[in-house]
Amino acid sequence: MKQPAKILIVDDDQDILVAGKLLLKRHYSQVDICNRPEQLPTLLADCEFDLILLDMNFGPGESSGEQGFYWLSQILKLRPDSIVILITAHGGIDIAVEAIKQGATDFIAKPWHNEKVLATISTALELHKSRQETKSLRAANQALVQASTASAQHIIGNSSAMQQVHELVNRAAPTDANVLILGENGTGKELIAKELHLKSARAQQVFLSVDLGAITETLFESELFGHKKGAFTGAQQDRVGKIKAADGGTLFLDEIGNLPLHLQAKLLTVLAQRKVTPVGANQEEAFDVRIIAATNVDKHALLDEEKFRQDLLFRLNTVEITLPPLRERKEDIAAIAQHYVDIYGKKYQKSPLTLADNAVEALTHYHWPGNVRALRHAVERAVIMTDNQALSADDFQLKNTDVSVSAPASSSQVQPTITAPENDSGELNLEIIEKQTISRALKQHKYNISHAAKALGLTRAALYRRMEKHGL
Ligand SMILES: Nc1ncnc2c1ncn2[C@@H]1O[C@H](COP(=O)(O)OP(=O)(O)OP(=O)(O)O)[C@@H](O)[C@H]1O
Repeated sequence: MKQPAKILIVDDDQDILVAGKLLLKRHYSQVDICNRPEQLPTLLADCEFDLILLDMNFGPGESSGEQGFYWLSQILKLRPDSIVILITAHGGIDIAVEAIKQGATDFIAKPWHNEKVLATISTALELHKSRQETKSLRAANQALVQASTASAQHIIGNSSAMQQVHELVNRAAPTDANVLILGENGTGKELIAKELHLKSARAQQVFLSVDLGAITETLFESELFGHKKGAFTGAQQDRVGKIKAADGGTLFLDEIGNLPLHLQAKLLTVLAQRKVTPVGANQEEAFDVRIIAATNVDKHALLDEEKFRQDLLFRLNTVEITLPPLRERKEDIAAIAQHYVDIYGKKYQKSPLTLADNAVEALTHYHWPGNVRALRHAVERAVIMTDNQALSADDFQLKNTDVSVSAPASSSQVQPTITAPENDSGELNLEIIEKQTISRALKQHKYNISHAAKALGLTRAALYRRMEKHGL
């Protein structure tokens, strides 16, 4: 079967043109010929050739290659991505080497051997294809970077704790130092990681995140380091790992504290050497990536060398930022709640909504085990359900309760009533049972999402989706 490729042969020797066309027509879909290089600008304007075979000398007795250099430069000026293979006279190797320095891809010496010509063209076309792919990937990447910069979320809260966080972010962001962000689930670790990226010199490059809590051990290497086609069963094509995909930008390693020790060792080696070898490859690839890591595991556990490699910790925590739980920055709650009231009010097309004093009080006194994420969901639910202009405490369906979570409970703490009952009520409705089970898992694991998700046999993303669905 013929390969879809447009090839142009430029030579003043009619025999070469005819022989070349005859040979290449059998293998490629379009082969055009031209015996006068002056026609090149018109031809290039009309057609985007995948490959051009260009003679170095035009006219009898010519051997300096001067015209070849001239037309090579014209082609590259008009179409900078062109793949040009030069046709040189036997013995014109020095000229060909010089032409490659000036942008030609390869050369073929006359008289040519058909197999050699076909092999050279096939390799050059592969190169062309991968250049085109790189170009469109780069364009897609740029569009992604612009879209994510435009949709950057605001970090709300001016408590003294958050002011210290901002101070650290502003100092660390431009330095390219690795940063470790600590904090309970939902405190805004990913938000801070993105802020560090956006305030760094890498802001115009990609920000990628990988959830190490959700990744299976077998997928770890393939996800981070990439793999080659055929490296293992199911590897049907080459895959670029996240580390290489983030080249030039920032890689956010979420839930680093959940990584088993032997995978920590693999990650450390790659980060220390700044080189990665995709599974099934035999060559290392260098990368330039800023690493920001985060975990909800507390500092004491990270300092336990039986659970976490201290040399990896040392590499990750050049700068350490700790995000306080929301209950320790209660003064931020009203502002964050109002921020999401505005956002969801617009989203659900409500007339401008406010928070009544009793709502602010109830929200402020709640201990928020799910932190800002839970507050955000509570606001969204209230906005959807309310008919009021000013959201009241009732709209949040809050009631006083004692809650057994990591935070010390007090009598003024409140919890949304829709939280599932602790006991199995003999309920047979699947939706309700799902909600009860999730609720119980969350409490059992003290709102550690990774652990609760693992216990439920779900990914973290799937658990978050269900928590949102049930308003948990
Ligand atoms: N200060 C803040 N202002 C506004 N929104 C915030 C703030 N902090 C967190 N959020 C919101 O709360 C949600 C959770 O934030 P994020 O995912 O950054 O938390 P996290 O600590 O990385 O969570 P996890 O540990 O579960 O991965 C997001 O929707 C985020 O936009």
